[in-house]
Amino acid sequence: MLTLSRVSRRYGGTVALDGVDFVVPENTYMSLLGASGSGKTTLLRLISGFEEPDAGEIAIDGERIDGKAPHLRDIGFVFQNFALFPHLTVAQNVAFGLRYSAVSPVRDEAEIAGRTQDALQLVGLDGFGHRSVSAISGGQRQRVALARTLVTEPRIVLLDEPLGALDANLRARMCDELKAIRERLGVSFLHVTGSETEALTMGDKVAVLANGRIVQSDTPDVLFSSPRNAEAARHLNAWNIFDAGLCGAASEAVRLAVRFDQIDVAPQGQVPSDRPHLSAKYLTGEFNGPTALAFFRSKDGTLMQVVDHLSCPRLPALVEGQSYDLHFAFDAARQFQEAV
Ligand SMILES: Nc1ncnc2c1ncn2[C@@H]1O[C@H](COP(=O)(O)OP(=O)(O)OP(=O)(O)O)[C@@H](O)[C@H]1O
Repeated sequence: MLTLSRVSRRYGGTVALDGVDFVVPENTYMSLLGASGSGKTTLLRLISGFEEPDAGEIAIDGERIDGKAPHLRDIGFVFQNFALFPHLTVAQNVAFGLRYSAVSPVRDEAEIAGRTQDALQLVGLDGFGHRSVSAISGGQRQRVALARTLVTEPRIVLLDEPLGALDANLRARMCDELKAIRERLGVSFLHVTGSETEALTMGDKVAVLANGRIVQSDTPDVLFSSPRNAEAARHLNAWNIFDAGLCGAASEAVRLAVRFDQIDVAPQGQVPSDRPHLSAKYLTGEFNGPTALAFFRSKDGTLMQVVDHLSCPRLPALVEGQSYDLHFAFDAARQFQEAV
């Protein structure tokens, strides 16, 4: 189990991490979701030892690792661009970590060959060992990078936007592969991403990092259906967040959040009396295959989104520039006290 307690890091006047408390349990696929600049890379660099925190503690299984040199931490790192050695073969890239380990270099050629073979088999690259890494596909390079990390049997593997360099189809396939490989190994993966879909698909748990703080860490279904605050909700790209005052609610200080799929649209003045509603102008629609998104602008300028599923359509015919009443069930709304 990896534990970060009150970890902070600043660069000059910029606070990159601000008292982060964070746990990656054993045998878990943990996603870390954060926007650009939220501190994701800094967090990985502190865990792996490329940088040290200004304050706080980092421990694995209760043993402090902050202050230790990176190669003594037993942590694997898969970089976004894979960072392979282009002049070496697939097998040589994977074997590199074993041969040149600072702690326990492996000299026995038979052992190196055996462990390299096992690692390549694990990531589905059996038979590719002799190939040059410049003569394989992006997805295969990704797997070589993973095999090179896994062959050293790290206690935890950090993956920095590991799917970012792959095209969309390959990304979906590698999502499944990464999960399966981790399950076979039983080590924890900490997968950093800016994509909410990727974070929710991959993670047994998902932590949301915003402005250098973990704002929520939960299972994907709990996070998605019950974000604890507006910041977490905003990262899921599925919630409209707006002032309660827009639908005539008493307290203007409260923000409401209602999911894109839980808002209905009616011509003005035709909302059932028990449903809160707000007036908004229809801007445009976006067709995405099985779903369609409708965009509205409320009176105070907030952009509102409503999703319609083609198999069960519920939106009326909409005219651009016309105002409608957006309404929802009272218990579909989450209430947040904080200002946004
Ligand atoms: N070496 C540095 N010197 C100064 N500021 C830095 C340095 N590294 C990071 N920062 C700042 O710290 C904050 C967090 O940066 P970090 O790279 O951790 O974010 P990130 O979430 O990984 O972003 P991205 O997804 O864009 O890579 C940012 O405001 C960034 O500008």
